[in-house]
Amino acid sequence: MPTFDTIDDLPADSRVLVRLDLNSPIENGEPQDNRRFERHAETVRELADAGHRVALLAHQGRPGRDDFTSLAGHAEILAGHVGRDVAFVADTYGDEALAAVDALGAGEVLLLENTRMCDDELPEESPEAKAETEFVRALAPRFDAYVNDAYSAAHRKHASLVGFPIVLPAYAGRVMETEYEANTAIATREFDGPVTMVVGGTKATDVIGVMDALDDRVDRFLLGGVAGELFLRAAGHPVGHDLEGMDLFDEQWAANRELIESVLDERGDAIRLATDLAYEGEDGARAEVAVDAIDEKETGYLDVGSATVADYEPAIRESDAVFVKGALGVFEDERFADGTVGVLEAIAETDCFSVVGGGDTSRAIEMYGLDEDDFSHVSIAGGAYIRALTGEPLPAVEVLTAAAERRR
Ligand SMILES: Nc1ncnc2c1ncn2[C@@H]1O[C@H](COP(=O)(O)OP(=O)(O)OP(=O)(O)O)[C@@H](O)[C@H]1O
Ligand SMILES: O=C(O)[C@H](O)COP(=O)(O)O
Repeated sequence: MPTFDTIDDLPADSRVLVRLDLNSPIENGEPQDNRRFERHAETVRELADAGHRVALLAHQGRPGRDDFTSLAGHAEILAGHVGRDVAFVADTYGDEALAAVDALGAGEVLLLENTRMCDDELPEESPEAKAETEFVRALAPRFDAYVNDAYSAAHRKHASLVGFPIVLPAYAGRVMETEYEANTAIATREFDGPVTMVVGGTKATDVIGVMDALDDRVDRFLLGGVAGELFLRAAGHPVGHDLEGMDLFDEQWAANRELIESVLDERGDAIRLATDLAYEGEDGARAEVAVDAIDEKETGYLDVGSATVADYEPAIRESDAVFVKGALGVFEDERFADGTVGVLEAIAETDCFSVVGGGDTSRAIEMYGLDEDDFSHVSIAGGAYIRALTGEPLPAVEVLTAAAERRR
């Protein structure tokens, strides 16, 4: 269990600086509403309802990228979920920001500007070095406490994530608490029956690392997506054809070939590969082919086939725990959603402990009308989920733990 303190331990009437992760898809310059707003709103509402003065920090995109924008639109979306006004100031720690922070009344909420617009934020440095930045030195004295709710950014050593717990009493928000507990369950919980991991998506390098690291905790891996095709390739099938303009297979194959071959060699009995694959037929409709019948690498496959889904479903039904990382196909296109949705439906119908991770994959849940309550946990984290699964430490969690230990 985490050893950090939570907002249950926060002294009454605090001035709190709260780090959220509202990093979202941006369309036509506007942030798109998503699970992150809904989840963080619970922490913000709880703090405001308790009468604390609440200033929020968050980031969006990275300098130089199209999704690097102001947080003005984020404040509006968040306010809708919190059910209270969320004021916004286009400044992070300058005079305007400090004046707005000082003017906060009990139960009021203010969002400060994108942390990544400040030079002090991004360079990855030690928490002690970050605590010395002007960013932290300017804001910290205005607050009684710091709350980190940004589990999904906890793998970054940025000022707003690791600097404040060095100089302020620090607590975990509700999202931090629940994400931490569910995502580390694979390493920390004992399950009575088989533990299954569904592995797919496009980031094959990441998930193959997870498979390697979780070797002894997982009884069987069900593969699909790009990673699945790379394993099929290692098993001698000519699949993993990059469609024009895509570079998903050959590069990741070159980077991971040895690891894939050794994982397949050592854990082949635990790894289930697709027996059929789906592709776009000549008439534009979904078509399927048995993997054994593929003799040339010339078709881009976009989903696992129906025989594979029929093979994976019972494996899920008899599991005690199922962890999902990555989609089994291009589910955004209804023709290629069967693999991802079939597996999610099987998980939803059983009462196993289940965690669905990855921003893209979890989107399939609402797209196809599944009920989030049928899963134990739907994670809003990408990179941090991967690191939690591989047992890698998360710097922003470590500083919360250290801050709690200092107080004991
Ligand atoms: N065979 C395939 N070819 C191309 N894309 C695929 C294939 N199978 C799955 N995908 C894509 O994988 C994406 C999900 O993969 P990704 O690795 O990004 O996973 P995620 O864990 O959900 O996301 P993130 O880590 O970004 O939060 C989906 O958007 C889907 O379209
Ligand atoms: O959206 C995310 O996964 C986190 O906010 C981390 O964002 P980053 O990968 O740009 O640091």
